[in-house]
Amino acid sequence: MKPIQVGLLGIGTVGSGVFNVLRRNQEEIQRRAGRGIEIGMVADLDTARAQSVVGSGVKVVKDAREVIANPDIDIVVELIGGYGIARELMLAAIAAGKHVVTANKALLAVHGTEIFAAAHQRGVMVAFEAAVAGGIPIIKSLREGLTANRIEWIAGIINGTTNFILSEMRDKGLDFDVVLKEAQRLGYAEADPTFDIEGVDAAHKATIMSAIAFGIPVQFDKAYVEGITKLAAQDIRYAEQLGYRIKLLGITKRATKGIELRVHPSLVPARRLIANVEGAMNAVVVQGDAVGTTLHYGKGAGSEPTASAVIADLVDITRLHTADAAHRVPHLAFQPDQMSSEAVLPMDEVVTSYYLRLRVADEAGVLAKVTGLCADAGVSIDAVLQREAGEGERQTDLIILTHNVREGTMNEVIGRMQALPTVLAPIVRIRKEELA
Ligand SMILES: NC(=O)C1=CN([C@@H]2O[C@H](COP(=O)(O)OP(=O)(O)OC[C@H]3O[C@@H](n4cnc5c(N)ncnc54)[C@H](O)[C@@H]3O)[C@@H](O)[C@H]2O)C=CC1
Ligand SMILES: N[C@@H](CC=O)C(=O)O
Ligand code: NA
Repeated sequence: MKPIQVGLLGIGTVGSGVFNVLRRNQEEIQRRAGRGIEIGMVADLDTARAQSVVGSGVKVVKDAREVIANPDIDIVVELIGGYGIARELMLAAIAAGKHVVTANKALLAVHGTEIFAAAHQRGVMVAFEAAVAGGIPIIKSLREGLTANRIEWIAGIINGTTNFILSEMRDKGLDFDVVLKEAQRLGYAEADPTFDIEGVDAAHKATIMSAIAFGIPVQFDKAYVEGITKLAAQDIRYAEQLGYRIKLLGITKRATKGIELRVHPSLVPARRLIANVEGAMNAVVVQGDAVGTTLHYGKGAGSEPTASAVIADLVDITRLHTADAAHRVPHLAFQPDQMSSEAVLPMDEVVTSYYLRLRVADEAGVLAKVTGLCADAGVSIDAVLQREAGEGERQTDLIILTHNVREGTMNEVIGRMQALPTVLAPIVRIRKEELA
């Protein structure tokens, strides 16, 4: 049988990985897919660079629409990125009856509802394993391997760039900007790295996982997003002293009144496996009612790890190419007419625990006032750490770990603490997840 024909839109970091891995493992992939998979045409704005990657045997064009219009192309792989031209091209490919594979989490988290509906209507597949946690097969695990479960929560380190920055800062004492540049050099960072460091990329991925786990539409606009740019090195140190690590987590959870969807730095007990995930590695913890806790670990970014996921999707589509659309695995795991309207919770309603760092005057009664405000509001304290003031120093740090409390209540208490004359600087607040 003639190899299935793939058209590649964008051959940068991930695209070149796809080309190289497909070529290197061609024979083995064909044995698994039951049919050859061939890149028949490539589009990239930089045609000279693209041609140098693929050699003279593959046609390279500048205009991606030429690939979509080619009747010989069965599957279009979108590896350009962004919400703009990528959306137009993906919708055009779907309209042309092509299956689509993408690594573009930004596009799916924001425009997924439109894209999946178009694909459903046209009877084609949109596959996106590479969009969440790169090479880790988390989409397949959630949608297929864990399908028996009522998913309770998912928490993950799902941005390699920020985890790499936090690890290098802690272990090597390097500056934020230096490590970010290195992450860019290694091909981990997004075209606009503020997406990484401000938590947006992780929120895109958490949004996609929340849809698959809970059968809700993708709703990036409802996600709470906080990155690592405001994290201070001293909080990383205090957290260590208290037996915790700080990680940027993407969390989605089934709560009593709705679905939590949030990304922010979190304290995680140092004894948990996920607290020890370092560098650009990703890890996703999934809690299902039947299976219990599962941990999915691997490379979440980079050329070939991401290509591994793109090619897995190509193999799936090749196998299913001729199957009846109604029997395919639904895009978001639940049948389109079975989606739930359960609401994503406003952040004030989220219940979690907190690390607070207060810069306080080193005088009698401060601790009592601060803990008194907690007690008045029913905020239960788990641990308190007060740094001994140095010789002649008139202020010090007071660290408080709380038990679970509503975020809205915590915010009110922080507001009251902040108003105390003995609290001398803005209070630092980091959420804390026990993950068990
Ligand atoms: N780099 C990584 O580790 C990962 C990236 N992703 C996602 O994969 C996608 C691609 O990322 P990278 O390969 O890192 O980006 P990249 O910037 O290395 O590659 C993008 C390529 O698209 C080309 N391009 C731009 N506009 C185009 C257009 N209109 N027509 C044709 N080609 C065009 C560029 O010339 C470039 O070669 C993004 O959606 C990204 O978020 C997902 C997981 C990991
Ligand atoms: N910029 C992303 C790339 C993979 O999705 C990351 O750092 O994780
Ligand atoms: Na993945």
